[in-house]
Amino acid sequence: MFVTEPDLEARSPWSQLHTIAEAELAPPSGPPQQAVIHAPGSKSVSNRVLIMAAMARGRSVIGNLLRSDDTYWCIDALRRLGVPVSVADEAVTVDGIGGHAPVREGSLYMGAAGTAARFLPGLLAACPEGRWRLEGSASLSARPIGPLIEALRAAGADIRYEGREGRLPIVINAAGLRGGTVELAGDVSSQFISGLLMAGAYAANPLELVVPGGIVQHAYVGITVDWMRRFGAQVTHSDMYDRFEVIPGPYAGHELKVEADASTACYYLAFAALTGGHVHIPNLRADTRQPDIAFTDILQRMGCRIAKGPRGVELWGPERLRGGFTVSMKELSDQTLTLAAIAPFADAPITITDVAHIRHHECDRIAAICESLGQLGIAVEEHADGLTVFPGTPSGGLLPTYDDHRVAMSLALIAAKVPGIRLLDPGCVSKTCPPFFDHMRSLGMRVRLKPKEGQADAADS
Ligand SMILES: O=C(O)C1=C[C@@H](OP(=O)(O)O)[C@@H](O)[C@H](O)C1
Ligand SMILES: C=C(OP(=O)(O)O)C(=O)O
Repeated sequence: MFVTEPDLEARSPWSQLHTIAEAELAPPSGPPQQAVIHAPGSKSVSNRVLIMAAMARGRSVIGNLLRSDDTYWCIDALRRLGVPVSVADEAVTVDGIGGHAPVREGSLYMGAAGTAARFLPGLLAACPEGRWRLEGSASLSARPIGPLIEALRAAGADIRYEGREGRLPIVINAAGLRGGTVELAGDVSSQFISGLLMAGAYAANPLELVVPGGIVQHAYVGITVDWMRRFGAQVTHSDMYDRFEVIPGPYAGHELKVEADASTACYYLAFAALTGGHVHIPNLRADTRQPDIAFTDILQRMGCRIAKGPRGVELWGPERLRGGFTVSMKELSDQTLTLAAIAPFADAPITITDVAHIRHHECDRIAAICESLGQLGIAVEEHADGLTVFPGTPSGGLLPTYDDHRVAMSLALIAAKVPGIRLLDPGCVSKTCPPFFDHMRSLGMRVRLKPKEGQADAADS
């Protein structure tokens, strides 16, 4: 078994479970009936708008920003660059620096946030002067960044690796970005494409980006383009997302509201799907660009009834989930683990394909979910690009969470049906959803958070 030691330095002051060693979970006494949950703000939108607002001219006022480790470290890095960011209950205010970072030297810590680590290098390289070191958590430092750095170098950036080639930490010597025609593959991470595009607005010349061979989770690039346009950028792309052009021009600060996080909402929907209950997420936009909204189509295929519209998204779970299909999760791969965790409860095997890239996420997610399900006695076949999960009744067990919020949140779902599920280091959920276990409680799950040795006991329910 491979186990990842959690890198606790990446847990921010917005994390809620610093003192917790283990979560002991037990099924609800009955399925949730008309449970209403408001999903937190989208991580993807939050970090994009924070970064564009920071680089913009003028003030941005951001409502419903996600409060989690990923956004905390993004704000922390922006403040270290000299960007005034003030966080109040109702909104976050960012006074944009117009592409010139006031603090010209320093070390910026990204926590475990792939978004911040892939979006900031290009924009920093585009500043007229400055020298910054970018570092991240243990898991982020193991994730690839090489293709992005190569492409930025081709656009004129001076970026060096401090240690291992293709990985953080990096040192950025800013002297402006030239622009021009650049090729960048999107098969490892869509975030590379997003990072290059965002920086294009601050290049000296138009940036033409050619992407051979397709982009994994290409909808996230669509989200980037949408928000660049809302910040006033001129960006165009081909229908196939294989050619992009950005005309230089600064972002303009404005007032905006972050939509609900579709990826987080999927755990609540999956809970209702598993238990045959009913969950309503009023603030989840059915027409969101976030690709994980398509998880509702998979749940529908598994026998759930879904209502989508101006009232948000509602789901009614069936008596028994249906399996017996193969599904490509390339476009919504953050939900691979959610589907794998509910798959044992379906009436036939489920095969997930096209997600080799998630071996480079917070952990090797394919290996982690196969190990975890195997530990609970579920038959699984691991493939290079996915897995097959066979129907079965999971046992209870003490499971590692691999310092990966999605491993923890997905495995927690199994406890909606099975007693005796215990998760080590449940605090890793704070990367994107610090109140996750409160949400599970509100759906009826019984949650006991066991403190680390020497810490006071936490509340049970
Ligand atoms: O741009 C974004 O906001 C994201 C892109 C995706 O990453 P990859 O394209 O690296 O798979 C996704 O998994 C991540 O949660 C958020
Ligand atoms: C892959 C993920 O995160 P990141 O933004 O760090 O890439 C994720 O949230 O599942």
